[in-house]
Amino acid sequence: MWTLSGFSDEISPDLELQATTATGLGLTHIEFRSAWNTNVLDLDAEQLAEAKRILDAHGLKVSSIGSPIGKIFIDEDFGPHLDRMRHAADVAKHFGAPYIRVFSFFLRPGTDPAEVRDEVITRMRALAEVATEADVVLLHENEKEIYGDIPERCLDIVESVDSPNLRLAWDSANFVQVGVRPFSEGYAMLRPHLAYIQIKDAHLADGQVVPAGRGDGELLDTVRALRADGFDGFFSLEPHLSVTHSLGGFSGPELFTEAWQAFTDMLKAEEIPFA
Ligand SMILES: O=C(O)c1ccc(O)c(O)c1
Repeated sequence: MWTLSGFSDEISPDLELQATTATGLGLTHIEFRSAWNTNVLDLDAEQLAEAKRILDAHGLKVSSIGSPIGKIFIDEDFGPHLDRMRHAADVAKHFGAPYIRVFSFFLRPGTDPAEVRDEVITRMRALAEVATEADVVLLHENEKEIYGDIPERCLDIVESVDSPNLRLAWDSANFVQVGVRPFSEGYAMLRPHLAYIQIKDAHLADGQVVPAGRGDGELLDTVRALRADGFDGFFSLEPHLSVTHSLGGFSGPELFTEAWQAFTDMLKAEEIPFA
């Protein structure tokens, strides 16, 4: 059974409204990125307890911590970031989340990815070791302006680190925004390592983010192939329909609902059951 989740902070900064909107759409899980305009890794102990209380009251589980780990420049100090990774593992435990979404470090403009490749792999391996100790699984999300932006570099990371605690999240829109046709150019290569799918689409011509199926993200081909080869995991709505920035996006309840509608219409047309 495919399970829907979503970046509910795109609904509202108010966690109570995030939860009521998510459950109103039938979601059983959210991907926790922020609440009360505070990143999930910056919530204090009291806020974390309150967040857990709200989610429990609505019967919502956390599919993944939508962390910003790996969204620092590759030449920035790694020590404090590794401590933040340890905190992320504690936060995942707190919410009972099986996954933590991470990135593979911003490159300074003009940097040849090959120059920083070894440092990226060293750091990703260190992050994966923290995950192994904490018994959580990291999901590397492909993203613009980081090392792992195109399928070949995502594959390099996951194969080089070679840990069961580092797998891949797939973001079609982010691939489109770096000029990649996700299904045609990335699916076969990355499928063995895919554990989690972000639902976001975009136009190749200008990178504009659009609801699932309306852009060049080849979502329909991807969905059909995932069903055909037995994928069984989370699909996380990340609409980015109103505002988008380097650490997230915003949609509001109506546009979040529109994104949910577009994707669930696709699943229904394909007769794919989901929860
Ligand atoms: O959660 C984030 O940090 C984030 C920001 C921008 C994106 O395009 C994205 O996919 C994720």
